[in-house]
Amino acid sequence: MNHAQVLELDQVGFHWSGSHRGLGPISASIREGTLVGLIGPNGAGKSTLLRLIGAFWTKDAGAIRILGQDVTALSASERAQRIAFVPQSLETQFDLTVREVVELGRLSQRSWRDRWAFKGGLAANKLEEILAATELYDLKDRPFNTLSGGEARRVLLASALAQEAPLLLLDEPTAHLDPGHAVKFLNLVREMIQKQHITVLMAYHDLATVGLYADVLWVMNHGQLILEGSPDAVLTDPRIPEIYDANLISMLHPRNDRPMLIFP
Ligand SMILES: Nc1ncnc2c1ncn2[C@@H]1O[C@H](COP(=O)(O)OP(=O)(O)OP(=O)(O)O)[C@@H](O)[C@H]1O
Repeated sequence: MNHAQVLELDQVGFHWSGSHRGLGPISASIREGTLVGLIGPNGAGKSTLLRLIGAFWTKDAGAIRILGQDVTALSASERAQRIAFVPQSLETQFDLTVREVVELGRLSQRSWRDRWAFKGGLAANKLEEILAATELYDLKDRPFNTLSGGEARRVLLASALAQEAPLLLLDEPTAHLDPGHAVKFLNLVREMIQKQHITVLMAYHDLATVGLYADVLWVMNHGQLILEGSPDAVLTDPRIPEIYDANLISMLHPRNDRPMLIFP
C-alpha cells in the first residue's frame, strides 16, 4: 500500500440496472495534496464517478480505495471522516439555519448519539473562520431554505470544508456562483491543499479556468477515463476539441502562463 496515494481506482466498473450503459473499467490514482480537475462533455460520467467514489452508489466491479481502505468496507461515519462531497445540487426540506448546515458537515463524522445531541461539532473559532472565508458570516442565522442559489451553494461548500476530510469531492462547485465568489472559493480550496494537505477531485466545466487551479486533469468521455495529465498537456491535446465537438482555442493566461481553452 502506498500512503501517498489518497485515492486509488482499480478497474472500477458500473452499470445502471436494466441498462447496458455504464462506466469503466477505470484505473487511476491521486496523490496527497493534488487538485485533479475532472472534465468531459455532458453525460460523460463525471458525476457518476464522484458518486461511486463517495460510495453513494455501489460499483459493480473493481476496487475504490481511500488511504488504502476499500470505501465499501467503511461505515458511514468512517467514510465521512475520509471523504467530503459537494453534489451538483441538494434540496433540503429541513428547517435549519446556515450555521447549522455548516456544523452538520462536521457532525457527519460523529456517532448518531452525538449527532442528535449536536455534540462534537466544530470548535467555535473554526466555524467562524469557515463562515468568514466563505463570506457567510452575515447569513449565519438565516434559514437555509431562504437563500439564493449561489448563497446555498456556498453553504454546502462551507459544510464540506467543515468536515475537514482528507479527500474533497466537488461536483461543479462554482456553478451558480458569481465570478468573484467563484475565484474566492477556488483560492480557498488551494489554500486548504497547501495548509491541510487535503486532496481534491473536482468535476468542472469551465475550460478557461480549470487549468489555472488544477495540478492534473482527468478527461472522461462515454463513461471512460480517456486522458490524464498536466493541464498543459491535456488542454493542448487534439482530442479535446473533438470530444467537445467545439472549435476551442488553446492559449496561456497573460499573467501566469497557465493553460486555458477558450471559445472562438
Ligand atoms: N439511472 C440511470 N439510468 C441510465 N442512465 C443514466 C442514469 N443516470 C444517469 N444516466 C446517464 O449516465 C450518463 C452519465 O451521467 P453523469 O451525470 O455521470 O454525467 P456528467 O459527466 O456528470 O454530465 P454533466 O456534465 O451533464 O453533469 C448520462 O448519459 C446520463 O444520462
